[in-house]
Amino acid sequence: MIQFDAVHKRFPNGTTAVHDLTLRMPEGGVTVLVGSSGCGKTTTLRMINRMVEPTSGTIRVGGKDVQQQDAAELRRSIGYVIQQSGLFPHRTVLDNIATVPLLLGWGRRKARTKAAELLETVGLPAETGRRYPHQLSGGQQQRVGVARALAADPPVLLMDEPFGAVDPVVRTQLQDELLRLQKELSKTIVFVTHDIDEAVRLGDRIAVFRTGGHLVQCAPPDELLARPADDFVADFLGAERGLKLLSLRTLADVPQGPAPAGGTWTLVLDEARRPLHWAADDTRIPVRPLKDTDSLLSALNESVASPTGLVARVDADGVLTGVSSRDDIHEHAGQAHTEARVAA
Ligand SMILES: Nc1ncnc2c1ncn2[C@@H]1O[C@H](COP(=O)(O)OP(=O)(O)OP(=O)(O)O)[C@@H](O)[C@H]1O
Repeated sequence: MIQFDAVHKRFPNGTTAVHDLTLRMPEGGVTVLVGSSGCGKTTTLRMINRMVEPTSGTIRVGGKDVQQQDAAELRRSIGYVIQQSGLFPHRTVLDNIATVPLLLGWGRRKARTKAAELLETVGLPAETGRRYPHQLSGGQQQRVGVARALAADPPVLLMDEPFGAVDPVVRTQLQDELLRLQKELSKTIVFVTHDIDEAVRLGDRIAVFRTGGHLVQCAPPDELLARPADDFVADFLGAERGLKLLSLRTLADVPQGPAPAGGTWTLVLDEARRPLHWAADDTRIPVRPLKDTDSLLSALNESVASPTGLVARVDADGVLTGVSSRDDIHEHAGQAHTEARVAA
């Protein structure tokens, strides 16, 4: 666990970047710090590994006061990923990843073996290890940045807008990768972002800051979306707050029935009973079948785009299991909000 107690940071020029921050970041979970530009997210993050020193207050990592530890040693025991990957341009990818293990005295061979393993872990082909950072795409560089941060297997990972500079498609892929990795590794992650959708997707807890370094609310995404503490948080979450909560719920519990027969529209299947499209006379409308693990938001989206209001449901092999109605999906969407409000 990372624990901030009454932490204050005032820079020599008089700017208060963090104001009286008391916050718990649970072990093995992802805590996302969000808020508009200049609200103190990066300063908060950098106080954890002592790249910035607090003016007052205490920060403990795993129960130990960071001020009582050697700063360089502390930094080597905490993974750190930044937006522009921060890779050394004149070192190969493999040597970049091996940086901290080498500093820790692992020896070249062991450090490089670990680096090669990590390349695979972050989804990069082995040959990229011999390249230099400028020979990789932005998304690949970020993957290397994550591999480098993981190299010494630190229990804590600090990530400062790590996916901020890549396009939306690559960004989603990197988020998926991080979620996959986190399932295996259960690191204590502190993740800074401007993007509330990224926060909702990745965070076990989301801490919302406002200018002046004030923490306004820290809660699991469900609770934040269902019960924002005040208008500032509600505004920050945006007009689509209601829909965002649905992105956290799956379709699994929505009832399904048989596909309709004999109406204007027919759900056309292939020979393996996989849905192809809706058809009426000469018109064909694409169908995007959903699995139980897909979100209620995808279901709502599909149900309004479907000419029948019905959503085709499939199993893991893409074979039709039934259809769900727009009304049932809508009802579950409303229930999701009611439950989140009650649970909060
Ligand atoms: N070294 C410094 N000296 C003086 N002021 C600083 C310093 N570093 C940050 N600040 C100020 O402290 C405040 C918080 O900055 P910080 O970088 O923590 O914000 P942030 O929320 O991470 O912003 P962004 O999202 O734009 O990166 C800002 O007003 C910033 O200008």
